Amino acid sequence: MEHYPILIDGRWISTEEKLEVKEKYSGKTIATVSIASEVLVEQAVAAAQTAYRTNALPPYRRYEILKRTSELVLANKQQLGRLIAQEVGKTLKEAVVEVERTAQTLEISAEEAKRIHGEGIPVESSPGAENRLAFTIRVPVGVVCAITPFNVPLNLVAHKVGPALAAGNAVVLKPASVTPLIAVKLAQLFEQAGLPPGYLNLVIGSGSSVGEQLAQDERINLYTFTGSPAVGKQLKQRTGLRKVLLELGSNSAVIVHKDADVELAAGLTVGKSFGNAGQVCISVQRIYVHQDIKERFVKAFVQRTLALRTGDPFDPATDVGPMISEKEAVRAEQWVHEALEAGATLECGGKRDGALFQPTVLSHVKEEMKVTCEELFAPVVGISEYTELDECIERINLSRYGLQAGIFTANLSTAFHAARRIHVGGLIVNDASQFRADLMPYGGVKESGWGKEGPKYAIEEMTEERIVVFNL
Ligand SMILES: NC(=O)C1=CN([C@@H]2O[C@H](COP(=O)(O)OP(=O)(O)OC[C@H]3O[C@@H](n4cnc5c(N)ncnc54)[C@H](OP(=O)(O)O)[C@@H]3O)[C@@H](O)[C@H]2O)C=CC1
Ligand SMILES: O=C(O)[C@H](O)COP(=O)(O)O
Repeated sequence: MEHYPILIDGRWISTEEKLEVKEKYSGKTIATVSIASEVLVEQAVAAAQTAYRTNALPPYRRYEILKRTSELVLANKQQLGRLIAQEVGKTLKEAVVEVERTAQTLEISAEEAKRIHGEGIPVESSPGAENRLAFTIRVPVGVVCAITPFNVPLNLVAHKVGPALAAGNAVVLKPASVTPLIAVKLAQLFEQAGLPPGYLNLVIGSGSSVGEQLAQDERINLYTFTGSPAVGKQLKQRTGLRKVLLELGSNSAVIVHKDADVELAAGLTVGKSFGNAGQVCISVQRIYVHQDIKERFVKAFVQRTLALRTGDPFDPATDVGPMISEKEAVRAEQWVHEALEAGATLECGGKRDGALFQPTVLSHVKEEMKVTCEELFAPVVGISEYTELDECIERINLSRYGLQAGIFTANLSTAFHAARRIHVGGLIVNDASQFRADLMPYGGVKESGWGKEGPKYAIEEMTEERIVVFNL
């Protein structure tokens, strides 16, 4: 069985303590991976600090390395896609798209490495400062710690490591314990692309040991975290005054207004409700349909949902693979049962077989049900109706979360009204909440987090602005 080592200061290290990684569909162990001891985690941070302090890479070199890594990712598309499909359980089709998007994220990061700049500041216009000249420069923060989740284990790593390196930082990466293999592969490609030792260090181990140790290491200047709100909050508490970027959960909403194209709305929303078995932070969870079109919409939505096939991620006919674990599928099933007991209607789905959970549509859901107010992270959607748009927006804004939302409407003023009123990081008009182009600013408000991703915006977060004033 293949063994995956960890990477510290350019050395690939195999440790005594190992973690078994399972294929999520079959449950078979597919590889083992080395767990980093406390001493090795300490060395990883030291290596990043030394690399950053002693061996500054010029922007053009960062561009070359990131661009080359992007090319290598594409050249290995099928192999990387297969590994993602195995360790996450998402379909091979979805996994290959993730690899293609990773190449994009790295390429955009490469380009942005050449565009980091400050601005001239007209201090001479202040009385008494007539003979001064000033400008700002952006400098790397230093050591960046990236902690990533299981659901998008390659592209979300690229969204952290790409901008961090582009900005001139050194990185310590800790991927999710259930999906660590693809991160090892990416680190190998960075090495192949010429990244010098110490710039990317990869440590694997549980959040409660390796994650906690990293959170308390004062040599780390910035944390970039994607994961659950509970862990995000804990990380923020542990890290004091140091900078923390948080991409957390959500229960994304979509409005289908009375003037919407119902078929278009149903078609696009189904695709974005059940992808990766609903385990996407901007996956559609709540659909608010205007009462005038509710019946038509539910019919069209359910019809399309029933056409989806659940099963083996490697079967080209499969649309929805297993969830990350049976435990998570059981949780989703319980939440669905609770909703049904509290008065929701099961339109389709609701059945579970191990970690496989059938795409499920509920109607007549209420705001206080877990399937509505908590983050579901499962292939389950709840539909409710509204009469007045403002009342619907108020209901959406009741959520603790605010990552992205969608609205289907034929009216520009309605779309603008929603864009101003819905409290989220992004509003998608005439598409569902789950739209992300890798270059756009991406991130939430409220308990969905703090700070933006998208290479240009992440680089701003991962650099410090410094003013330089000349007395001429
Ligand atoms: N806003 C966004 O862009 C996205 C948000 N998410 C959110 O991520 C969640 C699902 O991912 P999941 O992996 O289950 O999330 P978790 O929060 O459980 O884990 C995320 C990462 O944090 C680590 N971790 C766990 N505990 C600690 C700790 N005490 N200190 C430091 N690190 C720790 C985990 O390690 P280990 O695996 O070892 O436990 C893992 O690497 C959902 O809530 C989802 O919405 C997902 C994708 C995108
Ligand atoms: O954070 C996530 O879950 C994803 O980045 C957002 O969704 P997508 O990458 O699948 O578009």
